[in-house]
Amino acid sequence: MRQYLDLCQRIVDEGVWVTNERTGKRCLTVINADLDYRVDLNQLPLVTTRKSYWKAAIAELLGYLRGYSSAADFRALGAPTWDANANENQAWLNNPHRRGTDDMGRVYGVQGRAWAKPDGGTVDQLRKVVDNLSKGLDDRGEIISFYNPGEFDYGCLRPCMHTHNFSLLGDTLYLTSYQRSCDVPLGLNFNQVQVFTLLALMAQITGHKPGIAYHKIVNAHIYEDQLQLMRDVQLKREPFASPQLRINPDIKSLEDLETWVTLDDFAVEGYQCHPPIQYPFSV
Ligand SMILES: Nc1nc(=O)c2c([nH]1)NC[C@@H]1CN(c3ccc(C(=O)N[C@@H](CCC(=O)O)C(=O)O)cc3)CN21
Ligand SMILES: O=c1ccn([C@H]2C[C@H](O)[C@@H](COP(=O)(O)O)O2)c(=O)[nH]1
Repeated sequence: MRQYLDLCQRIVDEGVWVTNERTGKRCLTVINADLDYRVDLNQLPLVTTRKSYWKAAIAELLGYLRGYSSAADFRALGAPTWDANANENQAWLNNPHRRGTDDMGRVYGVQGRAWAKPDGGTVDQLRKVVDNLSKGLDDRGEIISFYNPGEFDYGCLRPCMHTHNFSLLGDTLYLTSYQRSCDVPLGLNFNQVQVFTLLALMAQITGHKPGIAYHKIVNAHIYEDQLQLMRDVQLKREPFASPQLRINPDIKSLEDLETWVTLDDFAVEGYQCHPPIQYPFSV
């Protein structure tokens, strides 16, 4: 939590105003932030200085792992977070590749599970990484990349967290995740939980101990309409201790994640937080 608040404070103190063409808003921006999460100690980096909707964050992650491309599927899992990008963004609504209501196109999990090959086939990047790690193998390329510039036109948004790189050292699994663009008040609140949970889940299904998750962010910003709430409300609050994440130990494979797992298989213990803050969302 300290790392999160330090980054927020750094943006407030040192951020530079940048006008963003896509949203038409100005963002207070810093470049480069390195966060790390102690998955080995089960210190869940959940924001405590406002109420955090961690279930929606895990639902989003599950949807990515399943390769979902419809905001309706995300909603059904418990994450309404893609509704706006799928249905309210004019550029995407005008895009001839959009296949009707709720379609997100070839984003995130679609690339992770079905990256298109020139011969018409697909690559399941996640399956390969799970299979290798389960055999105790790290070929120094255990990478899942969602970043496919050849298909940006086929999706509603370019991936923000775009690469997850796993590493095995002995029986301990590490994760380094890369994010190109980060809405610190809203997105990062979710992304921290997702990076943590991704390492915890992958360690569990491949039979390893989780180590540390490293989260590397390039452009970290606060939108102009979020600044006052961050500076004058959230940053005035004292954080509470980190809670712990409990994952159903019966989750043992990628198939389990793809078929029966729901949000009931996750619990957060010891979460003490300040009251909610509703930050504006930019489409
Ligand atoms: N501008 C922007 N920021 C983002 O963080 C973001 C996008 N766009 N587009 C794609 C996804 C969607 N994500 C989202 C979308 C909405 C919330 C959100 O509204 N969160 C609220 C309430 C969540 C709930 O009730 O479940 C929050 O207070 O955290 C968070 C992340 C993260 N991403
Ligand atoms: O997981 C996510 C997804 C999105 N975001 C934020 C970062 C930006 O504010 C927008 C995306 O806009 P771009 O113009 O494509 O950069 O969404 C996030 O923080 N986390």
